[in-house]
Amino acid sequence: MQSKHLELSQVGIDFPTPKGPFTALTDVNLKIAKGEFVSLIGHSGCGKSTVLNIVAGLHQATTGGVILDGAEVTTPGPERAVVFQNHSLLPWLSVYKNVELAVKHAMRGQSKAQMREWVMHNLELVHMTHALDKLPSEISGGMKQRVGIARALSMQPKVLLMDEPFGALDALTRAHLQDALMEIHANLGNTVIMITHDVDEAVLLSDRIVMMNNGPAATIGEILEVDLPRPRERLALADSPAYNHYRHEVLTFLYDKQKKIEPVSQHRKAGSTKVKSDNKASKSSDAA
Ligand SMILES: Nc1ncnc2c1ncn2[C@@H]1O[C@H](COP(=O)(O)OP(=O)(O)OP(=O)(O)O)[C@@H](O)[C@H]1O
Repeated sequence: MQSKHLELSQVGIDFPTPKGPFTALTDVNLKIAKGEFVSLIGHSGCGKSTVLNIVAGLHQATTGGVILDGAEVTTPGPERAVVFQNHSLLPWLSVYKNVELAVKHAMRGQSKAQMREWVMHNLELVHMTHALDKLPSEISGGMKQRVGIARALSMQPKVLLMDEPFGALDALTRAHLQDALMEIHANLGNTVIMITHDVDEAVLLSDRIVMMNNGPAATIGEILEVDLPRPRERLALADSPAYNHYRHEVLTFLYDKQKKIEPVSQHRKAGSTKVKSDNKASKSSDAA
């Protein structure tokens, strides 16, 4: 893997609020190698989406910045495709046309036949060629996420940014999509940054897990290298001491931060902080 592919340096952001600037992030430093799969995990409101949005170019950092292959990120761009939790397909377009729309932008000047081939190729990657003419309202949530991933991949992004892409799915569908994502990542080698609240998902998919401290003025707390051989097989890993060690490390970090949320909430009641402290730990016993 090359170094310095994607670099966040001293990233901080202040959001304007009626009560004055709110510092959501401070001093976020992270170097990501080409092809690396990095997960961001941390309690609700710690700033994970804000980090992702800064890399996507949707937010501008107040301090520091992001460099991708030597160029500063200042605006959104097709080399950084985003997949959101709530599938953002255009409801009036079919599965095929939703992907075609992205391909039209990415492949300007190419023939219709080439474009069709590329649309089909990307829908094949996510196993969705059987539903080309269906509208988003006619397919399941998991299928919509598949199409969203195909659409993002069709832009041939250097970096795939995923904000809780499987958060709204049932466990079985989630597992299928995790497997599909591992296969795609193995074949295409995109750099991936994925936000998740699911500890097992983070360990299964990631090369590194970036664990964030609670906000306000959140930053990176610890980074865990997940040195498990690939391809990874979820059933085999369930009994693996190494897998369980990584899982335990992440849970310990999160439970430690969880303990620190309570004083923040009390502080908030006194009206002296603006931190969003609803935490999603209740989602599942092993979720942040
Ligand atoms: N546009 C904004 N204006 C003011 N504050 C904001 C804005 N966007 C985010 N924040 C605040 O910044 C902090 C980080 O928000 P962010 O959405 O990045 O957290 P998160 O870790 O992704 O949360 P979750 O896990 O709940 O999605 C929160 O306190 C949030 O209220």
